[in-house]
Amino acid sequence: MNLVVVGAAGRMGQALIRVIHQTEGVRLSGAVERSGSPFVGRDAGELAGIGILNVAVSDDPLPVFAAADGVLDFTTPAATVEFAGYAAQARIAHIVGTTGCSSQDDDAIAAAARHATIVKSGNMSLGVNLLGVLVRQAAAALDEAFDIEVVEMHHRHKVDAPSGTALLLGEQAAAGRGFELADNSVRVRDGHTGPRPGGAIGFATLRGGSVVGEHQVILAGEGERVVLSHLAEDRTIFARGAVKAALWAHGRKPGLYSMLDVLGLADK
Ligand SMILES: NC(=O)C1=CN([C@@H]2O[C@H](COP(=O)(O)OP(=O)(O)OC[C@H]3O[C@@H](n4cnc5c(N)ncnc54)[C@H](OP(=O)(O)O)[C@@H]3O)[C@@H](O)[C@H]2O)C=CC1
Ligand SMILES: O=C(O)C1=N[C@H](C(=O)O)C[C@H](O)C1
Repeated sequence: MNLVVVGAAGRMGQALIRVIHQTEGVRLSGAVERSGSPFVGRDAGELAGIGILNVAVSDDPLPVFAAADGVLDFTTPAATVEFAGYAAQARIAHIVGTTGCSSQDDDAIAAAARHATIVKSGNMSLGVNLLGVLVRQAAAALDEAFDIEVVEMHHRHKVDAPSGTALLLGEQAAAGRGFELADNSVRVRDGHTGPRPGGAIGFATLRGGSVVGEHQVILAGEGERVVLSHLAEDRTIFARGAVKAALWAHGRKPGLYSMLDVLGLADK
């Protein structure tokens, strides 16, 4: 399967190039960065620290997509919406790891999924997706006497909050409790907040240093707490999940899928 990495010079872009190079059944056929990037024209393998692959970074996505079977996209919401249109035009699989998308961005991605097979997830790792299933089960098993809080920490460069993973875990907790996350969540607290609203799912965000990604879901009751957590030690876990998603999506009918579909965890 021929894969394109967009945002090829980024933290995830480089991890993806390395994992594609090590994985049977896939090859890097193209690499894309934005116009004006100092990495345009450079060799993608060299950027990723694995030596020359003879794939030059391009700033012209359309011809690169036309020669590929799938695109791996960990960029920005605006870039992802643009790439979703191109992937749909080229009828290739689009694997989206980008977080921080607005509801309008998500609508545009869903529209593109009428023509392209899109897998989108706030976290592509096996561990976090399994954690999501466990969170849903715990939230369903413990009633509203247990308050649910999601705590996350990431490196100092991260630009969106709460993280895509925190929102994914919050959505699983809300599903376990039988409501929509948007209807009952507290994303920020500051000043005189008053007591905690009953049943809400709360979020807390920490940023600093080089932390790859850490998440805790705390179910806090009277006199006891259940704490479910995931620690990402290396970006390879996300890249491996994205390549797995591309292989799964190849030849599948157009639609918007999640990593739970890829991993067979959707009905667990
Ligand atoms: N779902 C998951 O499992 C994971 C998701 N992520 C998410 O992936 C995204 C990227 O993270 P990370 O790699 O750390 O970020 P980086 O900033 O390191 O990488 C993003 C790359 O995309 C490039 N880019 C931006 N706009 C365009 C464009 N229009 N065309 C081509 N390239 C573009 C950037 O270039 P420039 O710097 O020049 O703007 C940069 O090289 C974030 O949203 C993050 O939250 C991260 C890890 C795992
Ligand atoms: O920006 C990151 O680095 C990460 N982003 C994703 C998120 O927003 O949850 C996934 C992972 O935690 C790393």
